[in-house]
Amino acid sequence: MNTQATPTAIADETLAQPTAAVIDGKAASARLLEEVTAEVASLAQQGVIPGLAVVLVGEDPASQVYVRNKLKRTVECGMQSFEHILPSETREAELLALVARLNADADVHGILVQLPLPAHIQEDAVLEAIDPAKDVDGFHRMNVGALVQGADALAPCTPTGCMRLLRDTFAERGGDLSGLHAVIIGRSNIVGKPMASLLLAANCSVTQLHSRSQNPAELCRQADIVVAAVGRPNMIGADWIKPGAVVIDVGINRIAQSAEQSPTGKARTRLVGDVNFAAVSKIAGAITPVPGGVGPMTIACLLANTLTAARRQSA
Ligand SMILES: Nc1nc(=O)c2c([nH]1)NC[C@@H]1CN(c3ccc(C(=O)N[C@@H](CCC(=O)O)C(=O)O)cc3)C=[N+]21
Repeated sequence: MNTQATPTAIADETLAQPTAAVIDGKAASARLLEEVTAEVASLAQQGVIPGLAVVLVGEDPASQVYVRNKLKRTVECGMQSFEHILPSETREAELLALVARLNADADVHGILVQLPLPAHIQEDAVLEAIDPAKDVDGFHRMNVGALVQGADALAPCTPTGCMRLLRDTFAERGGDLSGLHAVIIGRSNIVGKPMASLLLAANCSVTQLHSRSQNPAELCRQADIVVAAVGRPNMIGADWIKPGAVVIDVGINRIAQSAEQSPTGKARTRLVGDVNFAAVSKIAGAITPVPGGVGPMTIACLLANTLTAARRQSA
């Protein structure tokens, strides 16, 4: 902002504008996918085509959209994709039998079972049945333990994507994450907890906030880095953010959109994050948008994990 030549002349205008840099997750994911594509091509010359199996149980429309996007990107990268869409009444035993077949299939290097599963299926039984070497989600206990210990493991895709965005953002400013205070809002197994392990490995001081935390906004205001992963639309307001902090918004919330707001003029839904973007972008140093932030990075990291798994299995 101090690069502005005539600050006095534009003061009123800049007050109304977002001051934060908007972190472009689409561009970052395109760069990562380009790297993955090149490496898939070189692995293919050795006769190995990385294969990703995606298993979806039930007909949840949002899940179907993610699965379709994953398949599209998988093929674009030159990988093989194996799609298994099972009815919502599928028995746990049938799903476990499918996982066992995928574990034994040498053409399948990565297995993703889309969560959440229907209530009658025990999620951990399924996750623990996946061969840890093929667990590209990083949800198996073996990989969770390795991550906590700082060992080389397949790490969950969304937190890995957040780390890439953070590293790029600080690298652009000529720095790194070491010694910075990171506040994570949320303690889920798929985002909050692995995020803490990754930030710690990057030498951050890590604070984890959750639904029982006292004075969360006050604690969050001490953060250089904020990672919001709660699943509550627009929960994080400007009063949670220290000026200049880097804000990563993991939330993907579908909320009703009135007909007037909709580009098509029809009442529909729109995606918003856990962070109130309009308010926070006036105070943060950098912020990810929703959509176009963390989401695309998740898919790119899934394919990067699949490449890693394929390399290890064919070494
Ligand atoms: N075993 C498992 N692993 C997962 O990684 C997993 C899962 N289950 N269950 C569901 C969630 C959700 N998820 C998303 C990935 C990409 C976008 C994404 O690319 N979103 C786009 C927009 C998509 C849209 O417009 O709907 C964006 O944020 O720009 C979103 C959501 C992975 N998940």
